[in-house]
Amino acid sequence: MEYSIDWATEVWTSLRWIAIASAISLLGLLVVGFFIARMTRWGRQFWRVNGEFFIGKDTRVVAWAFVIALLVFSIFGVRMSILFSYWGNDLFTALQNVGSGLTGEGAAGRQLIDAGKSGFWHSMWVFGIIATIHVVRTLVELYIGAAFEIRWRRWLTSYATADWMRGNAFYRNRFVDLGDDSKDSGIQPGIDNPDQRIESDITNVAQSSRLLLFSSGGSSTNGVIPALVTIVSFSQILWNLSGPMTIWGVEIPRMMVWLVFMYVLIATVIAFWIGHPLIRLNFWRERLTANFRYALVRVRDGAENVAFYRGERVEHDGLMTRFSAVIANYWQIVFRNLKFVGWNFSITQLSVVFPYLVQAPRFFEGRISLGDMTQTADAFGNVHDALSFFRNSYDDFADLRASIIRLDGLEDADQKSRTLPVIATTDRDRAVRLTDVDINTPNGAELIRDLSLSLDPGDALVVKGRSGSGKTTLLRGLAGLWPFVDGEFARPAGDRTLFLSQIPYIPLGDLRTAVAYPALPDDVGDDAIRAVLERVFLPHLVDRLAEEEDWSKVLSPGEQQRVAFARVLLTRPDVVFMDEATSAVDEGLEYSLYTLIRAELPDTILVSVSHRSTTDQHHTEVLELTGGGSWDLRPVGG
Ligand SMILES: Nc1ncnc2c1ncn2[C@@H]1O[C@H](COP(=O)(O)OP(=O)(O)OP(=O)(O)O)[C@@H](O)[C@H]1O
Repeated sequence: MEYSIDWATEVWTSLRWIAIASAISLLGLLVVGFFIARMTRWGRQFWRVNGEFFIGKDTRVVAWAFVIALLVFSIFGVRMSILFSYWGNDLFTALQNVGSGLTGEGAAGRQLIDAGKSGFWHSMWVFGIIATIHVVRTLVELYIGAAFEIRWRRWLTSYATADWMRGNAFYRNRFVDLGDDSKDSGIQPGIDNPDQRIESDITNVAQSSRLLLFSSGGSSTNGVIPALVTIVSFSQILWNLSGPMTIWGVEIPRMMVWLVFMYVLIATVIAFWIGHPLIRLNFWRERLTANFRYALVRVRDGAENVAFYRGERVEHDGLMTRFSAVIANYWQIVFRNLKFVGWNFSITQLSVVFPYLVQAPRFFEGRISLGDMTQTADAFGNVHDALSFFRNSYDDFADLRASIIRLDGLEDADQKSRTLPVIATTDRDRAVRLTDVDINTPNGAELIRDLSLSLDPGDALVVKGRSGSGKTTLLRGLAGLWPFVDGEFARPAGDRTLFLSQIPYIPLGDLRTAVAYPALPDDVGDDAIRAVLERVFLPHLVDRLAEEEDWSKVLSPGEQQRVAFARVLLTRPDVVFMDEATSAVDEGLEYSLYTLIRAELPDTILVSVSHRSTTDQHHTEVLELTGGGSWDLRPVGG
């Protein structure tokens, strides 16, 4: 029996084919990718978020090695489908031979049966070999794909987190005006849910990009590259198998090829038209679910307060309002999907019988064999599936697109927040100088105007003023957080200047991490931590350093404020700014803590914000904010 291809030399033919197709595809990927990254909005956004992974010095070799490996394996997958299609042709031709032989006469009939039988067993052997290769190829591809995705995700998470942290962007991006994107987020005026962008959107970008570009193991038509290669190679097979067709008296050659392209093109245009709103709906799904989750976390964080207030009803209503928005959006997605899937599914169903309908007349006339007929259907199916990949995956593209928009939005907000004004800060040895410092509210109201002062080692300044006069905001401005500032600020560099906020921040983890913050516990050492806990009147905690608790919930506010003093003693800064650092302890303890600080760190410049007159005695000067931008600086007791 004559086989459809020469199986004996197929290894070399296939290897050459894979090499050539891979080279062409890589070139195509680079050229098309370059233009998409330059010309389209989503391409530019994608490149802005991910570009560094593919061109950065540390990652590019590994990244491109993975891309090339996945590309080669995707094309290898397409080659396997081609081999399966020829194998199918041989199998059915062999069976047809046996069938004809059984109905035939004499020696010719027996010859046909023998040829058919040997063809059948040959097909079984061929199948055994190519199926084994197919399984191994699929597993290796799965592994490479997962490894690539993990690396990409790890890199992107680290990159986006570092970008978010740089220049206090995670704080200052709340002041960035993002136009429409930030409206209605329901949480804060700046960027919404950065946590979710960093966690789930990054996962989605790494995963979907890989799955949409390359095959993912199994079917070879589920990625852009294998889809395109499949279209080209199976169109060629279809080309050879298809005959002319006469429509309205005009004979059109190779009609099957034109038919499949036309069929899918029309179906795709309509599918895109139906599916387009999914991009926006997916974008909103991410935002609304994140809002809902954030509201749940808020209740968890504020559990004690909510319980004291008996605020369950308000919380429940608030949660349900957010949840209703999630569900409303979900229904919109469901209805859109019903139309989208309904259309795609109908088109796919129709495509099952389409090639048989077209080829049947030629088969009935005996111009093609049963093998040719089934291979036509197979090739049509492959071209159809590959072409339809774009139409069927439109919702995945929409999902990816939404995640890219959200990640790009985060990067945009981070960058913009770094361009916001910050007080002109210079490094200076062991002294503090403020020159013409202005502090305003976001609405433009003046809190402090033209503040100039100078502090030398050992000086201590207490900042006073009525509530809302701008005491905390002054510290925010000096720490480089508040963007509505002007003036100059000179102070000792880096962590020689320490800012302590009103409510001490307690990180997750064990107690030693909480006390050593912002230093690492290993840099400080347990002995030093124990000693300092004794000195700030927390002796009952010295044996609990290794305990993992939510320490911000376990320690009382007064204990947390003592932890803040412990940090000052550990860090031994040249300057420390403290915002109502003793508001939660009694006056006796306040006296002891300040006395301790002055005794242990006599040269440290101390700036305290305080409402209490009892703190005055530990300071040398008073800065009183008197409202409307004016202020008064005088010695203590003056
Ligand atoms: N993010 C913000 N957006 C708008 N206004 C703000 C913002 N943060 C603070 N303000 C306003 O700036 C003013 C100064 O606030 P600030 O917290 O500095 O006051 P304070 O003197 O420290 O008050 P208190 O003694 O009550 O702690 C207040 O009127 C406050 O409402």
